[in-house]
Amino acid sequence: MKKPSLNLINSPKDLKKLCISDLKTISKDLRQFIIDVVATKEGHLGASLGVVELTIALHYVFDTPNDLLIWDVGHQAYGHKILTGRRDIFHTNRQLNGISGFPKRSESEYDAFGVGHSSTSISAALGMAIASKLKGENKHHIAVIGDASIASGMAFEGLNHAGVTKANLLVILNDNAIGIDPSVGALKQYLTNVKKGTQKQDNIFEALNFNYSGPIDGHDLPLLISELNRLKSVEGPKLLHVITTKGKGLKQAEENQVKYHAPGKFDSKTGDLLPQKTNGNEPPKFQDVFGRTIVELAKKNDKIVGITPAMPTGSSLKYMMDVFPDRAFDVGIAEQHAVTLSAGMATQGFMVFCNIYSTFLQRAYDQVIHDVALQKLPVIFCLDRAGLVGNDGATHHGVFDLAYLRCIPNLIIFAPRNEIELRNILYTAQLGLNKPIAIRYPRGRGQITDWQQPFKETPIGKGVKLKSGSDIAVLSLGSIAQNVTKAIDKIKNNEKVSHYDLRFLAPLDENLLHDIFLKYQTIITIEDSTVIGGFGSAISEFCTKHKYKNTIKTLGVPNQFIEHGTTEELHHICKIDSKNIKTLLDTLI
Ligand SMILES: Cc1ncc(C[n+]2csc(CCOP(=O)(O)OP(=O)(O)O)c2C)c(N)n1
Ligand SMILES: CC(=O)[C@@H](O)[C@H](O)COP(=O)(O)O
Ligand SMILES: [Mg+2]
Repeated sequence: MKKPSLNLINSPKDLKKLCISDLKTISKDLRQFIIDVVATKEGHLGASLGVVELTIALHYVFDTPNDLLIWDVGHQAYGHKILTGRRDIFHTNRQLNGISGFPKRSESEYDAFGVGHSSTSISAALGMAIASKLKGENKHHIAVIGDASIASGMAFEGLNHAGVTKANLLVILNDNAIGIDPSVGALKQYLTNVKKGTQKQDNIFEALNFNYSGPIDGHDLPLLISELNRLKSVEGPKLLHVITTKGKGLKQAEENQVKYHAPGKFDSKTGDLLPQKTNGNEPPKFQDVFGRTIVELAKKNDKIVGITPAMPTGSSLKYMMDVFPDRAFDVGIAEQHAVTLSAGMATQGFMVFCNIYSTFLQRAYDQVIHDVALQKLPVIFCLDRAGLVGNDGATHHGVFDLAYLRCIPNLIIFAPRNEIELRNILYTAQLGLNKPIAIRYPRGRGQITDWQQPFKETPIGKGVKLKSGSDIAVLSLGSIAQNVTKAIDKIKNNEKVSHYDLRFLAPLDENLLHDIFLKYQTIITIEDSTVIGGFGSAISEFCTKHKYKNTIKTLGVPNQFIEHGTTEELHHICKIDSKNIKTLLDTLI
């Protein structure tokens, strides 16, 4: 008999040949394999380490891919990828042209549903279960969902529907008591009480007609296997509650679960984070400018409150939560609620800074329109991670916001070019605008180190000229201006090129635009968002409306989903990097 080894597992069929003690060896190997790759290639760590045993048990007991297995969010599915034929390419995870960091239908038949945004798994698995019934197919449908993701409205909607069906649906609640940041809310308290055995009220899942079992130790492989086998013959919707430790098997990841959610590079032996390459004088992240400025403003203005749906660390609202715990709220993965909660507070005279990643605001589109803009409530939306975010890929790029927000009446849309502009617009917004504003800024560092300048009010709807030239006008919006500046600096005849930062997509600076359209025959627009419907479209519409005949070239994210890679690589692919901009300008001069 060959020694069991992860190297021999090319599909779940190979797992099924092993006995349970061999599976324990595989779980050790799998954990180490994930640690070794993520230590150098980066990505999400803690969540996958926590579900190693669960992943093995699921593929051991169920007949995947015939049985349909859905991972909620999917950041915990590295073990699943490795066991389902992607071990040898796992080192390409999240890299350009490599495999995706999330399950993806086009990548593998084992990835039953594409994920990335949370709390979709129950609805998708229920949909599949109902479809199987209609087709007369006998298969299992399994949704694995975390304790933070199950608290989202969409997950509740799925549970609520499933509970009145006879669907063959198994929901596995992977309860590690944390999301990216510690889980929040009454459901978290309920789950804690269930674990401690102090829960007095009825079981919430049983009340929703689910067959509930657990909580069980999610690191006990034999127990998981026997429980999953038992559940195979239980009819209708069922929920298995498993308790796991996020980061299991790597001491630092267990002890510092927030940091090790996605830790960057680390030493795979010791678990220690590798020091960042730094010259000690880097410009700050836009996120830190947001976090530190809002604290500074909140000290003077007691009407300021902050809201984040489950991203306090990522957005840096954490700074305000630490200083003003009563005025800064993490509401959990609840984007829709976050927006309408903000609207409610705004009706009562509060200055609400609602910080949501651009991609996740897609969840709350109706709330932005119906609850905020229609009532002209002056909520201040801070749209973090706008533009191409890099290695998280297509599910996470914040490239649709300009298009989906521009058509909403009453909404001011601003994109700061740098940290000082972000700081000043935050200041301006809390002085009191009579309408809502969306402020979009990218992931990561800006360019200005001495950003803590005295506040200056930003005139609403005013663009600026950054460079004068004679023939061509380049119009950019927000931080992508950097790429334009770099390109212009490298051009020989750069006296022919002007550069304007419009700053506001709404209201557009029409006076400035008239000047530009009258002065330059050729106009180039550039944005780090989809060219359809966004900034370039707005400028083209202005041109048509005023019957100008200028030549307009719109640069931006093309009308296709952009996959993962570094932000620089993706800018290059979309031809909005400085090199491509320079090449274009060279051909036009
Ligand atoms: C709609 C949406 N909002 C926010 C996020 C960001 N996000 C990714 S993972 C995560 C926490 C998930 O926690 P949990 O479900 O408990 O899974 P765990 O990481 O603990 O395994 C969050 C907030 C997301 N992916 N989708
Ligand atoms: C899985 C998920 O949605 C988050 O973990 C996301 O990857 C966070 O992105 P940032 O690293 O940009 O905060
Ligand atoms: Mg969790």
